[in-house]
Amino acid sequence: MTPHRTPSVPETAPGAGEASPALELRRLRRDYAVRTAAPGTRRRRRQLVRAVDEISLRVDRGEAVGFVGANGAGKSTTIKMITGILQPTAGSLRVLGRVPVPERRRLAREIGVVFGQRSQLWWDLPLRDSYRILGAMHRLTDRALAARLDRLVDGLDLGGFLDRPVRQLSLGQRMRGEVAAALLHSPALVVLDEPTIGLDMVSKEGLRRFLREDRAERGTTLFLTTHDMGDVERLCARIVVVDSGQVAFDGALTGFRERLGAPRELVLDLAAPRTAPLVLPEGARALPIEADGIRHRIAFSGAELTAPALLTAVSAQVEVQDLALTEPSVEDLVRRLHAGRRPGRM
Ligand SMILES: Nc1ncnc2c1ncn2[C@@H]1O[C@H](COP(=O)(O)OP(=O)(O)OP(=O)(O)O)[C@@H](O)[C@H]1O
Repeated sequence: MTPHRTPSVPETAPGAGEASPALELRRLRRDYAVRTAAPGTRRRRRQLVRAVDEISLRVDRGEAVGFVGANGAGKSTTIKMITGILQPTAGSLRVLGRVPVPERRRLAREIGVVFGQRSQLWWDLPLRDSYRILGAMHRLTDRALAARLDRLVDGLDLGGFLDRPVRQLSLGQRMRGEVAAALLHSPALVVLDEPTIGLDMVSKEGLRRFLREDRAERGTTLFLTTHDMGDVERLCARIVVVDSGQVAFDGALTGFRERLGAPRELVLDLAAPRTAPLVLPEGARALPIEADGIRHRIAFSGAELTAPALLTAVSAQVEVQDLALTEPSVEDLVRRLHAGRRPGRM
Protein backbone atom coordinates (compact mmCIF):
# COMPACT_ATOMS: atom_id res chain seq x y z
CA MET A 1 0.00 0.00 0.00
CA THR A 2 1.45 3.38 -0.96
CA PRO A 3 1.22 6.02 1.71
CA HIS A 4 -0.65 9.07 0.55
CA ARG A 5 1.51 11.97 1.60
CA THR A 6 -0.09 15.31 2.24
CA PRO A 7 1.94 17.98 0.44
CA SER A 8 3.71 20.58 2.55
CA VAL A 9 1.45 23.51 3.19
CA PRO A 10 2.19 27.18 2.60
CA GLU A 11 1.03 29.90 4.96
CA THR A 12 -2.72 30.04 5.41
CA ALA A 13 -4.27 32.44 2.94
CA PRO A 14 -7.02 34.70 4.09
CA GLY A 15 -10.32 34.84 2.30
CA ALA A 16 -11.95 31.47 2.92
CA GLY A 17 -14.22 33.03 5.51
CA GLU A 18 -15.64 31.36 8.59
CA ALA A 19 -19.15 32.20 7.42
CA SER A 20 -19.00 30.16 4.23
CA PRO A 21 -20.77 26.79 4.28
CA ALA A 22 -18.66 23.69 4.81
CA LEU A 23 -19.66 22.36 1.38
CA GLU A 24 -21.40 23.99 -1.50
CA LEU A 25 -21.82 21.86 -4.64
CA ARG A 26 -23.63 23.37 -7.60
CA ARG A 27 -24.66 21.12 -10.49
CA LEU A 28 -21.41 19.28 -10.04
CA ARG A 29 -20.53 16.86 -12.80
CA ARG A 30 -17.71 14.48 -13.49
CA ASP A 31 -17.26 12.32 -16.57
CA TYR A 32 -14.63 9.64 -17.09
CA ALA A 33 -13.38 8.70 -20.52
CA VAL A 34 -13.24 4.93 -20.95
CA ARG A 35 -12.26 2.77 -23.90
CA THR A 36 -14.52 -0.12 -24.73
CA ALA A 37 -14.33 -2.73 -27.50
CA ALA A 38 -16.55 -1.82 -30.44
CA PRO A 39 -18.88 -4.76 -31.22
CA GLY A 40 -17.70 -6.92 -34.12
CA THR A 41 -14.33 -5.13 -34.52
CA ARG A 42 -10.98 -5.11 -32.78
CA ARG A 43 -11.14 -1.36 -32.45
CA ARG A 44 -11.69 0.31 -29.13
CA ARG A 45 -14.20 3.11 -28.78
CA ARG A 46 -13.89 6.09 -26.48
CA GLN A 47 -16.95 6.50 -24.28
CA LEU A 48 -17.86 8.87 -21.51
CA VAL A 49 -19.12 7.56 -18.18
CA ARG A 50 -21.02 10.17 -16.19
CA ALA A 51 -20.07 9.31 -12.62
CA VAL A 52 -21.52 12.44 -11.02
CA ASP A 53 -24.47 14.00 -12.76
CA GLU A 54 -25.30 17.52 -11.60
CA ILE A 55 -25.19 17.11 -7.85
CA SER A 56 -26.19 20.19 -5.88
CA LEU A 57 -25.70 20.12 -2.15
CA ARG A 58 -25.10 22.53 0.68
CA VAL A 59 -23.71 21.39 4.02
CA ASP A 60 -23.53 23.96 6.78
CA ARG A 61 -20.71 24.08 9.26
CA GLY A 62 -21.27 21.71 12.15
CA GLU A 63 -23.60 19.37 10.22
CA ALA A 64 -23.06 15.60 10.06
CA VAL A 65 -24.12 14.13 6.72
CA GLY A 66 -24.19 10.51 5.61
CA PHE A 67 -23.60 10.30 1.85
CA VAL A 68 -24.76 6.85 0.81
CA GLY A 69 -25.53 4.91 -2.33
CA ALA A 70 -25.00 1.55 -3.98
CA ASN A 71 -21.69 0.55 -5.61
CA GLY A 72 -20.86 2.83 -8.50
CA ALA A 73 -23.35 5.54 -7.47
CA GLY A 74 -20.68 8.26 -7.59
CA LYS A 75 -19.73 8.69 -3.93
CA SER A 76 -15.95 8.30 -4.24
CA THR A 77 -15.85 10.53 -7.31
CA THR A 78 -17.69 13.24 -5.37
CA ILE A 79 -15.30 12.89 -2.44
CA LYS A 80 -12.31 13.09 -4.77
CA MET A 81 -13.65 16.38 -6.13
CA ILE A 82 -14.33 17.69 -2.62
CA THR A 83 -10.78 16.90 -1.55
CA GLY A 84 -9.23 18.41 -4.68
CA ILE A 85 -7.94 15.14 -6.12
CA LEU A 86 -10.20 15.34 -9.18
CA GLN A 87 -11.19 18.30 -11.29
CA PRO A 88 -14.95 18.55 -11.95
CA THR A 89 -16.05 18.29 -15.58
CA ALA A 90 -18.73 20.95 -15.02
CA GLY A 91 -20.50 22.80 -12.24
CA SER A 92 -18.81 24.33 -9.26
CA LEU A 93 -17.92 23.51 -5.70
CA ARG A 94 -16.53 25.27 -2.68
CA VAL A 95 -15.22 23.56 0.40
CA LEU A 96 -14.94 25.79 3.47
CA GLY A 97 -15.15 28.64 0.99
CA ARG A 98 -12.24 27.37 -1.13
CA VAL A 99 -12.09 25.93 -4.62
CA PRO A 100 -10.52 22.51 -3.97
CA VAL A 101 -8.16 21.88 -6.90
CA PRO A 102 -6.31 25.22 -7.04
CA GLU A 103 -6.43 25.60 -3.24
CA ARG A 104 -5.71 21.99 -2.39
CA ARG A 105 -2.71 22.69 -0.19
CA ARG A 106 -4.49 25.27 1.91
CA LEU A 107 -7.51 23.04 2.15
CA ALA A 108 -5.33 20.20 3.40
CA ARG A 109 -4.80 22.29 6.52
CA GLU A 110 -8.51 22.61 7.17
CA ILE A 111 -9.91 19.24 6.26
CA GLY A 112 -9.14 15.74 7.52
CA VAL A 113 -9.71 12.79 5.23
CA VAL A 114 -9.86 9.04 5.75
CA PHE A 115 -10.07 6.79 2.71
CA GLY A 116 -10.89 3.42 4.26
CA GLN A 117 -9.21 1.56 1.43
CA ARG A 118 -6.03 3.64 1.37
CA SER A 119 -3.51 4.66 4.00
CA GLN A 120 -1.99 7.99 4.84
CA LEU A 121 0.37 6.41 7.34
CA TRP A 122 3.98 5.44 6.69
CA TRP A 123 3.88 1.68 6.39
CA ASP A 124 7.34 0.84 7.73
CA LEU A 125 7.50 3.45 10.48
CA PRO A 126 6.10 3.17 13.98
CA LEU A 127 2.66 4.75 14.13
CA ARG A 128 4.00 7.50 16.40
CA ASP A 129 6.43 8.66 13.68
CA SER A 130 3.62 9.19 11.17
CA TYR A 131 2.06 11.62 13.63
CA ARG A 132 5.38 13.46 14.06
CA ILE A 133 5.67 13.85 10.28
CA LEU A 134 2.03 14.90 9.87
CA GLY A 135 2.37 17.29 12.82
CA ALA A 136 5.36 18.94 11.08
CA MET A 137 3.46 19.14 7.79
CA HIS A 138 0.58 20.85 9.51
CA ARG A 139 3.05 23.09 11.37
CA LEU A 140 1.76 22.14 14.79
CA THR A 141 3.95 23.24 17.68
CA ASP A 142 5.43 20.43 19.79
CA ARG A 143 3.04 21.40 22.54
CA ALA A 144 -0.05 21.45 20.34
CA LEU A 145 0.93 18.12 18.78
CA ALA A 146 1.51 16.50 22.19
CA ALA A 147 -1.81 17.76 23.56
CA ARG A 148 -3.81 16.66 20.52
CA LEU A 149 -2.05 13.31 20.39
CA ASP A 150 -2.80 12.71 24.07
CA ARG A 151 -6.49 13.20 23.36
CA LEU A 152 -6.43 10.98 20.27
CA VAL A 153 -4.39 8.21 21.91
CA ASP A 154 -6.78 8.23 24.82
CA GLY A 155 -10.02 8.47 22.80
CA LEU A 156 -9.02 5.95 20.14
CA ASP A 157 -7.11 3.67 22.49
CA LEU A 158 -3.88 3.78 20.48
CA GLY A 159 -1.52 3.47 23.47
CA GLY A 160 -0.86 -0.26 23.05
CA PHE A 161 0.58 -0.01 19.54
CA LEU A 162 1.94 3.52 19.03
CA ASP A 163 5.47 2.18 18.71
CA ARG A 164 4.65 -0.64 16.30
CA PRO A 165 5.25 -0.30 12.54
CA VAL A 166 1.97 0.34 10.76
CA ARG A 167 2.34 -2.78 8.60
CA GLN A 168 2.11 -4.92 11.76
CA LEU A 169 -1.20 -3.44 12.92
CA SER A 170 -4.54 -5.22 12.64
CA LEU A 171 -7.16 -3.61 10.40
CA GLY A 172 -9.03 -2.22 13.41
CA GLN A 173 -5.86 -0.76 14.94
CA ARG A 174 -4.81 0.75 11.64
CA MET A 175 -8.19 2.37 11.04
CA ARG A 176 -8.08 3.96 14.49
CA GLY A 177 -4.59 5.16 13.58
CA GLU A 178 -5.88 6.56 10.27
CA VAL A 179 -8.67 8.46 12.01
CA ALA A 180 -6.17 9.95 14.46
CA ALA A 181 -3.98 11.02 11.51
CA ALA A 182 -6.97 12.72 9.86
CA LEU A 183 -7.96 14.53 13.06
CA LEU A 184 -4.46 15.45 14.24
CA HIS A 185 -4.65 19.06 13.05
CA SER A 186 -8.20 19.54 14.41
CA PRO A 187 -9.73 20.10 10.97
CA ALA A 188 -12.98 22.03 10.55
CA LEU A 189 -14.28 19.43 8.07
CA VAL A 190 -13.79 15.68 8.38
CA VAL A 191 -14.41 13.54 5.30
CA LEU A 192 -14.60 9.82 5.94
CA ASP A 193 -14.85 7.34 3.07
CA GLU A 194 -15.88 3.90 4.40
CA PRO A 195 -14.16 4.36 7.78
CA THR A 196 -15.53 1.16 9.32
CA ILE A 197 -15.17 -1.18 6.34
CA GLY A 198 -14.06 -4.64 7.44
CA LEU A 199 -14.14 -3.81 11.16
CA ASP A 200 -15.79 -6.04 13.75
CA MET A 201 -18.71 -4.75 15.81
CA VAL A 202 -16.62 -3.77 18.85
CA SER A 203 -14.09 -1.80 16.77
CA LYS A 204 -16.88 -0.13 14.82
CA GLU A 205 -18.64 0.99 17.96
CA GLY A 206 -15.40 2.28 19.54
CA LEU A 207 -14.62 4.32 16.46
CA ARG A 208 -18.12 5.72 16.18
CA ARG A 209 -18.15 6.66 19.88
CA PHE A 210 -14.95 8.62 19.54
CA LEU A 211 -16.05 10.38 16.35
CA ARG A 212 -19.24 11.45 18.11
CA GLU A 213 -17.34 12.74 21.15
CA ASP A 214 -14.76 14.63 19.13
CA ARG A 215 -17.44 16.26 17.03
CA ALA A 216 -19.40 17.26 20.12
CA GLU A 217 -16.25 18.83 21.59
CA ARG A 218 -15.12 20.69 18.50
CA GLY A 219 -18.26 21.27 16.42
CA THR A 220 -16.63 19.69 13.37
CA THR A 221 -18.53 19.15 10.12
CA LEU A 222 -18.69 15.50 9.15
CA PHE A 223 -19.19 14.17 5.63
CA LEU A 224 -19.31 10.39 5.63
CA THR A 225 -19.71 7.77 2.95
CA THR A 226 -20.42 4.25 4.02
CA HIS A 227 -22.25 1.08 3.10
CA ASP A 228 -23.08 0.57 6.74
CA MET A 229 -26.33 2.24 7.78
CA GLY A 230 -25.19 1.73 11.38
CA ASP A 231 -22.48 4.38 10.78
CA VAL A 232 -25.06 6.82 9.48
CA GLU A 233 -27.48 6.06 12.32
CA ARG A 234 -24.84 6.65 15.00
CA LEU A 235 -23.06 9.61 13.47
CA CYS A 236 -25.33 11.64 11.21
CA ALA A 237 -28.47 13.73 11.46
CA ARG A 238 -28.90 14.07 7.71
CA ILE A 239 -28.72 11.53 4.92
CA VAL A 240 -28.08 12.13 1.24
CA VAL A 241 -28.71 9.15 -1.03
CA VAL A 242 -26.99 9.17 -4.41
CA ASP A 243 -28.07 6.98 -7.26
CA SER A 244 -26.51 6.96 -10.74
CA GLY A 245 -24.62 10.14 -9.94
CA GLN A 246 -27.70 12.07 -8.81
CA VAL A 247 -29.21 12.98 -5.46
CA ALA A 248 -32.15 10.61 -4.95
CA PHE A 249 -32.92 11.82 -1.44
CA ASP A 250 -31.66 14.56 0.86
CA GLY A 251 -33.16 15.06 4.28
CA ALA A 252 -33.27 14.32 7.99
CA LEU A 253 -32.32 10.83 9.06
CA THR A 254 -35.11 10.77 11.64
CA GLY A 255 -38.05 9.01 10.11
CA PHE A 256 -36.20 8.23 6.86
CA ARG A 257 -36.07 4.49 7.34
CA GLU A 258 -39.60 4.37 8.69
CA ARG A 259 -41.00 6.36 5.77
CA LEU A 260 -39.43 3.84 3.42
CA GLY A 261 -40.77 0.96 5.48
CA ALA A 262 -37.30 -0.60 5.59
CA PRO A 263 -37.25 -2.88 8.62
CA ARG A 264 -34.43 -3.45 11.04
CA GLU A 265 -33.94 -6.99 12.21
CA LEU A 266 -33.48 -8.26 15.75
CA VAL A 267 -31.85 -11.69 15.84
CA LEU A 268 -32.34 -13.54 19.12
CA ASP A 269 -30.80 -16.75 20.40
CA LEU A 270 -33.03 -18.16 23.13
CA ALA A 271 -31.79 -20.03 26.20
CA ALA A 272 -34.22 -22.87 25.44
CA PRO A 273 -35.81 -23.96 22.14
CA ARG A 274 -39.25 -22.62 21.29
CA THR A 275 -41.03 -23.33 18.05
CA ALA A 276 -44.21 -21.36 18.78
CA PRO A 277 -44.07 -17.78 17.53
CA LEU A 278 -43.47 -15.02 20.07
CA VAL A 279 -46.22 -12.50 20.77
CA LEU A 280 -44.93 -9.26 19.32
CA PRO A 281 -45.92 -5.61 19.73
CA GLU A 282 -47.33 -3.57 16.85
CA GLY A 283 -44.69 -2.75 14.24
CA ALA A 284 -42.86 -6.07 14.68
CA ARG A 285 -43.16 -9.20 12.54
CA ALA A 286 -41.76 -12.65 13.25
CA LEU A 287 -39.63 -14.13 10.45
CA PRO A 288 -39.41 -17.94 10.03
CA ILE A 289 -37.93 -19.59 13.12
CA GLU A 290 -34.85 -21.73 12.55
CA ALA A 291 -35.33 -25.49 12.88
CA ASP A 292 -33.50 -25.70 16.24
CA GLY A 293 -36.09 -23.36 17.79
CA ILE A 294 -33.23 -21.34 19.31
CA ARG A 295 -32.77 -18.63 16.70
CA HIS A 296 -35.69 -16.25 16.20
CA ARG A 297 -35.66 -13.28 13.86
CA ILE A 298 -37.93 -10.29 14.18
CA ALA A 299 -38.32 -7.56 11.56
CA PHE A 300 -39.44 -4.24 12.98
CA SER A 301 -39.83 -0.65 11.88
CA GLY A 302 -41.71 2.43 12.89
CA ALA A 303 -40.44 5.38 14.89
CA GLU A 304 -42.43 4.27 17.97
CA LEU A 305 -40.99 0.78 18.32
CA THR A 306 -37.40 0.88 19.54
CA ALA A 307 -35.06 -2.09 19.84
CA PRO A 308 -35.06 -1.91 23.69
CA ALA A 309 -38.89 -1.82 23.79
CA LEU A 310 -39.05 -4.85 21.51
CA LEU A 311 -36.48 -6.67 23.62
CA THR A 312 -38.43 -5.92 26.79
CA ALA A 313 -41.59 -7.36 25.22
CA VAL A 314 -39.74 -10.51 24.15
CA SER A 315 -37.85 -10.94 27.42
CA ALA A 316 -41.17 -11.12 29.28
CA GLN A 317 -41.90 -14.35 27.36
CA VAL A 318 -38.53 -16.09 26.96
CA GLU A 319 -34.98 -16.00 28.26
CA VAL A 320 -32.69 -14.41 25.67
CA GLN A 321 -29.13 -15.75 25.57
CA ASP A 322 -27.66 -13.59 22.81
CA LEU A 323 -28.82 -10.97 20.32
CA ALA A 324 -27.80 -8.93 17.32
CA LEU A 325 -29.39 -5.99 15.58
CA THR A 326 -29.04 -5.49 11.84
CA GLU A 327 -29.85 -2.34 9.91
CA PRO A 328 -31.40 -2.37 6.44
CA SER A 329 -28.70 -2.27 3.79
CA VAL A 330 -28.03 0.84 1.77
CA GLU A 331 -28.91 -1.17 -1.36
CA ASP A 332 -32.29 -2.04 0.16
CA LEU A 333 -32.98 1.62 0.94
CA VAL A 334 -32.07 2.68 -2.60
CA ARG A 335 -34.35 -0.06 -4.00
CA ARG A 336 -37.19 1.18 -1.85
CA LEU A 337 -36.61 4.77 -2.93
CA HIS A 338 -36.98 3.57 -6.52
CA ALA A 339 -40.06 1.52 -5.75
CA GLY A 340 -42.37 4.47 -5.96
CA ARG A 341 -41.82 6.17 -2.64
CA ARG A 342 -41.35 9.70 -3.70
CA PRO A 343 -37.84 11.08 -3.23
CA GLY A 344 -37.51 14.61 -1.94
CA ARG A 345 -36.53 16.57 1.08
CA MET A 346 -38.46 15.55 4.18
N1 LIG B 1 -11.13 6.15 -12.98
C1 LIG B 1 -12.29 5.81 -13.53
N2 LIG B 1 -12.39 5.59 -14.85
C2 LIG B 1 -13.56 5.25 -15.42
N3 LIG B 1 -14.72 5.10 -14.75
C3 LIG B 1 -14.68 5.31 -13.41
C4 LIG B 1 -13.47 5.66 -12.74
N4 LIG B 1 -13.75 5.77 -11.41
C5 LIG B 1 -15.07 5.52 -11.27
N5 LIG B 1 -15.62 5.23 -12.46
C6 LIG B 1 -17.05 4.92 -12.72
O1 LIG B 1 -17.82 6.01 -12.24
C7 LIG B 1 -18.99 5.55 -11.59
C8 LIG B 1 -19.00 6.04 -10.14
O2 LIG B 1 -17.92 5.43 -9.45
P1 LIG B 1 -17.56 5.79 -7.93
O3 LIG B 1 -16.31 5.06 -7.59
O4 LIG B 1 -17.58 7.26 -7.75
O5 LIG B 1 -18.81 5.16 -7.17
P2 LIG B 1 -19.00 4.82 -5.63
O6 LIG B 1 -20.38 5.24 -5.30
O7 LIG B 1 -17.90 5.40 -4.82
O8 LIG B 1 -18.90 3.24 -5.65
P3 LIG B 1 -18.34 2.23 -4.50
O9 LIG B 1 -19.36 2.24 -3.42
O10 LIG B 1 -18.28 0.93 -5.24
O11 LIG B 1 -16.99 2.74 -4.09
C9 LIG B 1 -18.99 4.04 -11.74
O12 LIG B 1 -19.72 3.72 -12.89
C10 LIG B 1 -17.52 3.71 -11.95
O13 LIG B 1 -17.37 2.54 -12.71
